[in-house]
Amino acid sequence: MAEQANLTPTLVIGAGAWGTALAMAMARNGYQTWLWGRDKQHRSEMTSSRENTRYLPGQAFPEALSVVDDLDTAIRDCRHVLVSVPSKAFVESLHMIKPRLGETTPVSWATKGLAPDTGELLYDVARSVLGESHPLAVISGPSFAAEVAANLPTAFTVASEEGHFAEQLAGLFHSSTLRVYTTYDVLGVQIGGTVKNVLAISAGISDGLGFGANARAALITRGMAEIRRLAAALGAETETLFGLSGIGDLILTCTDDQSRNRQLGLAIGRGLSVEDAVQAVGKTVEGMHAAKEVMIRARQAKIEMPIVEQVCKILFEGYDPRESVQTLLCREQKAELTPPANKRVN
Ligand SMILES: NC(=O)C1=CN([C@@H]2O[C@H](COP(=O)(O)OP(=O)(O)OC[C@H]3O[C@@H](n4cnc5c(N)ncnc54)[C@H](O)[C@@H]3O)[C@@H](O)[C@H]2O)C=CC1
Ligand SMILES: O=C(CO)COP(=O)(O)O
Repeated sequence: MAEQANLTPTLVIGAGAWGTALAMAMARNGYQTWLWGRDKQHRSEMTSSRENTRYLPGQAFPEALSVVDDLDTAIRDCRHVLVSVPSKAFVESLHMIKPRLGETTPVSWATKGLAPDTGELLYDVARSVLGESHPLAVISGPSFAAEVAANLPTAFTVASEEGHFAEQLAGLFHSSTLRVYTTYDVLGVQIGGTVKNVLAISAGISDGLGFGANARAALITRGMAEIRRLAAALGAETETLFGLSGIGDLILTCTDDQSRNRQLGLAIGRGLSVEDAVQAVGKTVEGMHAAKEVMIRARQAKIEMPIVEQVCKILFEGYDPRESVQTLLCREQKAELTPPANKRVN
């Protein structure tokens, strides 16, 4: 794909911050890229100003990036579709592209989250909606859109069960500032990218309450243990969780105020009601949706995820954030590592 992709465009669906930044990254590498967003007025603003002033102000579009209006023709004529919409719009986006998609056109997405209500992995959703003939891939990792748009050094992961497609897709982005790794572990990459958003809310709440750096580090570390438990129960590779899409993205979103999930937590920790905090952030907060779905998966897998559980209680059951975080940090004494039988000391 990479050899011809500079002639046959990739179509990016979703002209929010991340879709636009990814489209800019490919176009900067000289690959023809089409960007489509659902709002006609927004498309016309982007076409005339040559930037996405709503989501990434001040970042001029590279020459190879075009905003397209005719979605039918774009889906039919593109080489590959990259979906970058919030998880709540993922399934409907797949249904929208499906009837117009070439029989074997590859589809990738940069959405982080699970299917609303069912907690299904987006890879499974995409397979069941699109069928077996399309190579599929997930893009994930520690990557704030504004920094990618500004061409600051970044690394992320492309995961696909079709190794050739993973490499081709990575090749569209890879540059002197953007390092793109590939993996086959689509499960691990999706779990890391989903759960870290819920944990970023918890870190934000703790910081908003003024609980300090020790508490934040404890939440990140114990949060990582929760990600590992879920990943292991679902059959992901543990090593993936120690890579960019696991610990990498967890650190990024739990510690930097650019994270919208962390921003939501901070606002709640500082005393806003959940409703007011959502209003104050005013942007896509995937962890808010993912929290419930992650708990569905945890219960099905019969594993404990106490941090995610407390986040759910704060977000949806009116629990007091201070008490919830204190409950977490003052849980009963337990071993961090249980010794194997031959090392057991009594
Ligand atoms: N912003 C970032 O730094 C990163 C975001 N992501 C993920 O990318 C996904 C998209 O996030 P952002 O671009 O940041 O969100 P955003 O809030 O900046 O933009 C979302 C875009 O999706 C569009 N949209 C919403 N519903 C739609 C629908 N039904 N059909 C078509 N378009 C629809 C909106 O109009 C908007 O243009 C999320 O899952 C997020 O977790 C992943 C990595 C980095
Ligand atoms: O996923 C992200 C960076 O990797 C973006 O995080 P937020 O959605 O919390 O802003």
